[in-house]
Amino acid sequence: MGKGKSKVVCGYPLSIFFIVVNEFCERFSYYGMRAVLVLYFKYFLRWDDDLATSIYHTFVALCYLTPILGAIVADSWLGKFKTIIYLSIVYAVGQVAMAVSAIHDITDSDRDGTPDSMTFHIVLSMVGLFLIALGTGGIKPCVAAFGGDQFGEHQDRQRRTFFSVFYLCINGGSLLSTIITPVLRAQECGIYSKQKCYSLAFGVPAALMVVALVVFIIGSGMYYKAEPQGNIMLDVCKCIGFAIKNRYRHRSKQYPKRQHWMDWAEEKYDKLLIAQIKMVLKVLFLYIPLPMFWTLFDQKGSRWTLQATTMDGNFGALVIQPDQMQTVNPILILTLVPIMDSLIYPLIKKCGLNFTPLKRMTVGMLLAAIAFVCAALVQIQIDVSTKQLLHSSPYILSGQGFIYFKLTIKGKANSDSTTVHNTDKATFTLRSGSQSCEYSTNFGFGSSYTFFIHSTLVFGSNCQDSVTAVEDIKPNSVHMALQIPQYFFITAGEVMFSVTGLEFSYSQAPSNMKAVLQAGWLFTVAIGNFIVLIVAELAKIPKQWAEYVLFASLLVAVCVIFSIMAYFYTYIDPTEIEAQFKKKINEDDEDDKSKPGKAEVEMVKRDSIKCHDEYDKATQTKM
Ligand SMILES: C[C@H](N)C(=O)N[C@@H](CCCCN)C(=O)O
Repeated sequence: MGKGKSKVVCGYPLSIFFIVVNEFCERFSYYGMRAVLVLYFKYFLRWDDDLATSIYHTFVALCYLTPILGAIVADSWLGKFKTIIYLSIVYAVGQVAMAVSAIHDITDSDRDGTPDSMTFHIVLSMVGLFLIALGTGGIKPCVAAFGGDQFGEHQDRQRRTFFSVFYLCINGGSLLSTIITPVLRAQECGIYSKQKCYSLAFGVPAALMVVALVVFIIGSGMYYKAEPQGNIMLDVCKCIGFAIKNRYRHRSKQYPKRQHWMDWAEEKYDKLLIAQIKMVLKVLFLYIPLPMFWTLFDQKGSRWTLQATTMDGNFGALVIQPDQMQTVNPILILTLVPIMDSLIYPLIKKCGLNFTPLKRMTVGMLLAAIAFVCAALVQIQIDVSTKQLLHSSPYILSGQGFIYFKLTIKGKANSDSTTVHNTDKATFTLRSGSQSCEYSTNFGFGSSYTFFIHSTLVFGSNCQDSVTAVEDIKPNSVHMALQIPQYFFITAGEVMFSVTGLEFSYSQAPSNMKAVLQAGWLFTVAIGNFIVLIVAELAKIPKQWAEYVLFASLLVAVCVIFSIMAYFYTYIDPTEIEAQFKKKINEDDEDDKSKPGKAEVEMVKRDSIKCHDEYDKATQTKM
């Protein structure tokens, strides 16, 4: 039985349907906006590549810092339900601000197609991004934990399936949006002049966020809404602070040691709270090496997309744009999660292997490192092909008798002006007054040509003979399909690391600190993104393949540390521990009534030992 007033369908509370649909729409909104963000910075706000990349990663990092705020608000004040509603409104306003900021006509008073007051667009989009980061980050720990809350204590299996379906919805939303928004962006729209339609590419995600909010509200009568349990974060900080202070005050050898340094808070704080903090600290300690995984993972949207711009995206009937390669990730997730859940994990279990969550996460890290080795190999291929092309640089035409123009062929993602959007034959019309003639030639991705038009050109005659195309840069010769192995490994790593980690965080958290641990988990993503900024700024490695190898090596080193830490981790059942503590407290109350006075002191000591024993008993399973 679920916990809310919701009907139960096939063993699942109906309320979770609204939660997963909400997540689908919200992730559509988030990833759809994010897919075109770098290009918006570059082509609309006219920032250079470095600034665009830095602001992009800062935004992503901010999105994963704000979950702490959301968790505090939810756990100590509003509860998860209200926090999700209020912050979703903030989020939707942010998305609308982004869409408005991308309407060039607003400040295009001279109607030449470019905004006249860039400050207006920059300020509005930064405000929009800030609100989005606040909204998406704020609700992130609440939605997953709120979903988990809908299940009863004996619904572990259903809860696990819920987290898998939840992850599928994240990726379903991400998949659709990363296909759709680049297409919307490539449309032309405007009142005075037609420009790339970033406003539509941001507008549709804004609409989806409103849908997410409405769906969540519709389910409101069915949810189990746990009451906020006070400012738990503050209590935790005070309790830890007191334990440290008290330990320091009693540092002399005359005071007997205690089992755990948190036990120095016993003079002032509830034993249950201390036990809960111990559980949280154990998991948080384990989180320390995790940011490195995200450092690699989140470079799909930056480094790998930039790598794709130097590759050939011609898949025959389909021409893939560099930013669209990111869709490989959600496609693989949607395929791999069911395969892992229904085939691989049960098979491993049948073989008698205990593939615990922490072992899965370790393997996930290794797979991500392999992905970066693949990326390095692809990069070497690209570098070799570029070198060869430079050496085979074509002849140069010079002298009188020519007029010339230059044309660069790039993927759609890079192109806003003089660009041909396909890799096939393109036709130009040369005009002089009412006379014209046509010239056609073949192009390839990434190539650059200078066209020399002979001054002897006679309109009406064959234009083809009067134009000479000189290839300055040959087309990209390394195919984008070569990125698929790196996407495969990073995604397989994600399934093992991220899907497992999400559930691990929930299962190991005490009942009143679930959102706190979710926020801690997401905080590792923020740190991971800051590491990208730091390494990119500080290391300044001239060879891209070497940077990929550096990241892969760092992750392997971190992975070794994590596996050692994981080996010493003991799994707990927070519900069982909490129940034992509560039972004991009740028994104490009963006993206290009958045995007043001196006996109390003895009893507290005994109870303390007994509680520790119970805690130890409940934490037996190792990695
Ligand atoms: C779309 C991606 N495969 C995914 O599942 N993302 C998750 C986890 C993201 C963690 C760091 N970027 C999501 O919740 O969006």
